[in-house]
Amino acid sequence: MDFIIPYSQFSVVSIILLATVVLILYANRAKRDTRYPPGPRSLPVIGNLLQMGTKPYLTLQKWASQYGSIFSIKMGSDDAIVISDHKLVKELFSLSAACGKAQNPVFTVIGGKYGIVNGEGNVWDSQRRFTTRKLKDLGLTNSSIEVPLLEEAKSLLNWFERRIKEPIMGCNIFNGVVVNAIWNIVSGQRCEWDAEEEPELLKQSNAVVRTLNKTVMSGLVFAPSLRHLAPGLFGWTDWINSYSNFEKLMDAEIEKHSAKLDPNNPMDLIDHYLLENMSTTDPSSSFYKEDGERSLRAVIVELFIAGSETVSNTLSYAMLYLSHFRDVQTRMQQQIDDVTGGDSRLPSLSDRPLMPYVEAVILETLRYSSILPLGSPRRMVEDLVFHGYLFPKGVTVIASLYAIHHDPNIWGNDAEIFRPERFLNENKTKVIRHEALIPFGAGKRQCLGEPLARDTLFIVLTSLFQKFNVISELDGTTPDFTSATGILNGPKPFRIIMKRRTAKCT
Ligand code: HEM
Repeated sequence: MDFIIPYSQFSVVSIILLATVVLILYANRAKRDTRYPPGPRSLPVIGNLLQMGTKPYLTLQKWASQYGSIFSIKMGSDDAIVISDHKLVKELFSLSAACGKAQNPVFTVIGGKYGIVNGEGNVWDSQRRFTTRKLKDLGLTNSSIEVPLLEEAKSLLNWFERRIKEPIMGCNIFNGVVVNAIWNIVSGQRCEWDAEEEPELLKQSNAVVRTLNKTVMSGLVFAPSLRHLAPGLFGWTDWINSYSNFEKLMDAEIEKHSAKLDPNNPMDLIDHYLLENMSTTDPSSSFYKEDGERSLRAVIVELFIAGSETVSNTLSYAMLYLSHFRDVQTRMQQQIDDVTGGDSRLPSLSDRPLMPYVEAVILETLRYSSILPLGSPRRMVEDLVFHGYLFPKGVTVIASLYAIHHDPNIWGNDAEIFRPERFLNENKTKVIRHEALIPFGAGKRQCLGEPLARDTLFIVLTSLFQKFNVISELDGTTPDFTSATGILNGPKPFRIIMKRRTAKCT
């Protein structure tokens, strides 16, 4: 007799078989090394997804008080370890063993194995070194970035001038300025972000970040296998499409640069990169031939993804906080006036050491908003026993930056209050750098765009508050400071009214 299972029974059998495999895998988890960090119970396939809620960073903050500074979770069927102590994050992230990147399929779309954000080993090392060096040469860490930043600040002031006294949205107003700061370094150009029709560069880069955020809101990041089940529903399809469109835009720019490249006079990051690729003869190098082309494209796209909405959202948060905390705004304006002599000239980067209160406002904004609440997840590239816990090779490691930045044991009982003075010495003349403030991550993979981010925040905020008072449309009521969460925290929609300052500190 033939052994044939009827179709209806076949599906029952396959479900039972699948369930058995899942249960065996799940049971094996319980047999894990006793040094593996403790954590909440999870479900097969989806892990801790259902417990994460709409704000995973708050859930992880709560679990830290339950399980300690080092605990484990399940992201789908993958293991992850969460660290909620700044000293431990700094120590671990400076080790080569923790220098890998989490291979979450949602994130590895970015640059694949070619760029910096997801690159590992030699590729990551060589691409990061080259890009950091070139960004520095192109003015990231010296004052030549100031010229394009001031140009952007001026166009922003004109934009506000045209909208004086009318309520405007406080979110997304800085995207053009920030994208241009990066575009200038990458391609030596700027786009007309305030033109009637939104430039393609802005449209596409916004779409990339928006669709990436959607994959977090849908839970895809915490259970990536859902992309096979319903790619459209969980935002996977939109994310892949917008990423590929942005890549095409960058390819077109690279082609234009290749056509007019002057080897004796490289003007921008793309030019420098093309020259490096052309001069590379070592086939094992990430700059060699096709690998070089892929790396160039990956790095450029990454700079936009990593650098645009991070800075733009931080600026939006600053507007939200300062439009509400008017005393902070006035104190900041007083200092800007004192240093620049009212509005006789625009502020410059060299004013920064003379404006400790402004600097403290920026630091407090970075702490309070914690726009990357879970940093950028790492991956262990080898087994490590760290403070008594086993961090197995391959496990994802998450730095719970939000929990660190809001920990009352570190910041005191007013951790949930916006108070820039916490970053000033007693007579408020000097900025105190707090070792637990790590919005740019830590160790070997610490953010390479930090100098550009800090310069942009300083120039935009000082130029703006020198000229305008910013008032919350709902003056007198407490706005909603909680975040509309994605990969990046960003403020919920809010409206502000700009008023021209007519006299000092009014
Ligand atoms: C307020 C603004 C920003 C914040 C809060 C921020 C934060 C971060 C964080 C937390 C990381 C992960 C670091 C780690 O693994 O320890 C990171 C990585 C990175 N950031 Fe930023 N970032 C900002 C702006 C920028 C800008 C403006 C750029 C470039 C134009 C940039 C480019 C990068 C790159 C390429 C990486 C990957 C570094 C690597 O893996 O080696 N970021 N950033």
